[in-house]
Amino acid sequence: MTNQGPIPVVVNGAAGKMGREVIKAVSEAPDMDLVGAIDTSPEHQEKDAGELAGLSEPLEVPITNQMEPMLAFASQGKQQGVVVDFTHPDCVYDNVRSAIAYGVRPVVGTTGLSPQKLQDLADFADKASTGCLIIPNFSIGMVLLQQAAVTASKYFEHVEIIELHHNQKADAPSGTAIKTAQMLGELGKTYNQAIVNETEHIAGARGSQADEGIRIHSVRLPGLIAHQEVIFGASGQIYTLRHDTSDRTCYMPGVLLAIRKVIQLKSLVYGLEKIL
Ligand SMILES: NC(=O)C1=CN([C@@H]2O[C@H](COP(=O)(O)OP(=O)(O)OC[C@H]3O[C@@H](n4cnc5c(N)ncnc54)[C@H](OP(=O)(O)O)[C@@H]3O)[C@@H](O)[C@H]2O)C=CC1
Ligand SMILES: O=C(O)C1=N[C@H](C(=O)O)C[C@H](O)C1
Repeated sequence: MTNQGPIPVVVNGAAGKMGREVIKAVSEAPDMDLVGAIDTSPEHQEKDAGELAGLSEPLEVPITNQMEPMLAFASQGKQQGVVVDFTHPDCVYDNVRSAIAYGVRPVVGTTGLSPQKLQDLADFADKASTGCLIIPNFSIGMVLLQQAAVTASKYFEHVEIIELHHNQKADAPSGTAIKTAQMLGELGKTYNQAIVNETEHIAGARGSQADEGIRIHSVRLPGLIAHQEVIFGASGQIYTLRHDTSDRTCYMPGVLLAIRKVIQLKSLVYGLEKIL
């Protein structure tokens, strides 16, 4: 590929917990240029994205709630523009549609897209021949946990997932837990065949049940960031896989990789493991 200069990057959800980390990471990447910072939060309008992210120098990129002009700007350079989305489950579908319509490549960390909406976006990206990455979890540790879980699923018939997050999280279960259950389901197995008639005396006590028969339990508490356990059980043994995040910087190598990869794609790809 010829060198067409730095990749123009717009961050949507720029004032949020993840958006601020992405601003820092992109501004330090030599092959990327932060060209826009979108956020609807009224108290942050016009603030400098760099200062908001805790950088010592301003980046001269003001926070704006005007998405369409930003997408138009990011689509005009010689190099393809990328928009990184860490916003909210309620707006992510429309955000991705708009980006693709402008020819700007979405890298999406926002969770909460239903399987139907994911499929719609895949069809839309296909028709436009536009790369789009939807990544429920950007940390390498989670990819390794999921791979270990898929290996274990060949040998175990019983498994449940516990995901634990900070209590500002809008969606449950987490996008990561849903993806993990889907990956375990790809062997075509039905897990957790009941051996007794169970009664829930308090609704939800046994968690939610994903299609694959896997129970997902969601914990929300201040003090947590993002954690997941996949617990396999068989006669006389328990096999537990656990991933803990202690800082949101753990997602940044994955985000930067996704920005570099998405401009080479012509369709939608779901999951970090597919681009490693
Ligand atoms: N894939 C991954 O690896 C990870 C994914 N996530 C996901 O990313 C998403 C964001 O997480 P997080 O940063 O913690 O959330 P935050 O609430 O901290 O940040 C979201 C930001 O987006 C803003 N926002 C809301 N709606 C819009 C909109 N329509 N357009 C532009 N900005 C908007 C919010 O403003 P306001 O506060 O005013 O609503 C807020 O500033 C969640 O879905 C979360 O699950 C999180 C971590 C890792
Ligand atoms: O909201 C979060 O914080 C996170 N959300 C993602 C999810 O729903 O899986 C990824 C990670 O767990 C952090």
